[in-house]
Amino acid sequence: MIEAVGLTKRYGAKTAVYNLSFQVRPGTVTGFLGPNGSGKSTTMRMILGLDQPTAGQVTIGGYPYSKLPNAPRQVGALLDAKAVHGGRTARSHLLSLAQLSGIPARRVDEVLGVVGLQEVAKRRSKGFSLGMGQRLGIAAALLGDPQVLLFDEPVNGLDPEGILWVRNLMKQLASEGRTVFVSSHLMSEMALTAEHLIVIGRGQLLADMSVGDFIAHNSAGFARVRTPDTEPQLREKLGAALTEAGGQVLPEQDGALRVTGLPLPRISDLAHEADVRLWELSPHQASLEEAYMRMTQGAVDYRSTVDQRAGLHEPLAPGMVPQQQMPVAGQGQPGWYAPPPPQAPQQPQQPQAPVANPYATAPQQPPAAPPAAAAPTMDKDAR
Ligand SMILES: Nc1ncnc2c1ncn2[C@@H]1O[C@H](COP(=O)(O)OP(=O)(O)OP(=O)(O)O)[C@@H](O)[C@H]1O
Repeated sequence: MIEAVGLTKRYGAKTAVYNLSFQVRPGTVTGFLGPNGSGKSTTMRMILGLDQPTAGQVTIGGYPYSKLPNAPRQVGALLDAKAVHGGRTARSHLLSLAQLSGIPARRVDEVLGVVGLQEVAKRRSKGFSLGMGQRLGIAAALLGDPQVLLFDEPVNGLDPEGILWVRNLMKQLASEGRTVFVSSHLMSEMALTAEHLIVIGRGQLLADMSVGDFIAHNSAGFARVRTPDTEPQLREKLGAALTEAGGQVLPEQDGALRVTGLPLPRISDLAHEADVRLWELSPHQASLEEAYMRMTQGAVDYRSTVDQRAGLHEPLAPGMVPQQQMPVAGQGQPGWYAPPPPQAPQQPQQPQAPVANPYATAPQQPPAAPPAAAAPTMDKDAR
């Protein structure tokens, strides 16, 4: 299990992660979501000991990464698939990682087979496509047959077949009882892959719940009702009856009505009473993407001057409460989305003083040695 308690990271005046507490449990795929710059990579780097927290702690099985016995055999990670020596072949890259961690050479051939790169094992990785590079990064993560796996955007650059393969691989790894923590921007993909979600915005926790709960908490169910296209007056008549009965009615682009606030049987009865025939009456739930957009709309740092979401995003349905403005790091989190406090770690590490002012400049701590099985990465600023 991965456990973060009060995790905070500042880069000079910039607070990248603030007071983040969550647990990632074994046996399920946990998705890690957040807009660009929300602190996902920073959090993953702290989990792997590549960055030191300014405050708080994060442990794997009760230990910080740097104190984890035989870490490369316990934890595997894909952080940046491009961080590979391009002059080396796929096999020699993996072989060098294996040798550093005392992993037998035969495991290299095994993982090359698992990720489907056996045919190109002797080719230099600088000629690899984006998808091949991702597969090589995933092979490196699997090398030590670890119980804990972290993947930062693993489907980046993969074609549909590759995406399906990654999805099945993640699920397979979780079904073997491993802890699988995976970040992605592809909501539709996350909905199919993850069972549990941790969502952050501007470095703070927004949600820690199952995918189903996340959608239910951040979207309202609605009914779609369609009357015969040939008789527009029936649509008007039904709309009036539903509104009078307390429903909220919005027209949809295809001529249907989106109704909230009334259960389906009641809508059916009202239509019957109004003598209106129905061509459609169906229940709907917002997608993960819709729920995510709704939750994070106040936490987006980077947005086009021509905000594309204005076109993509439907207006807030009547009766729905608008998302509160995202808090600023260090100025408290509204209680409605606060997760239950995490349990005390099995082996508490040296507690660090809480950060009084997250915007105060703190001295940069020296980075810890990178994990051998994880693809080596550089600070984003250095890329
Ligand atoms: N080494 C660094 N020095 C200074 N600021 C940094 C450094 N690394 C990250 N940051 C800043 O911290 C914030 C969080 O960055 P991070 O890369 O963790 O976000 P992210 O959620 O992974 O973003 P993306 O989805 O775009 O990859 C950003 O504002 C980023 O500019």
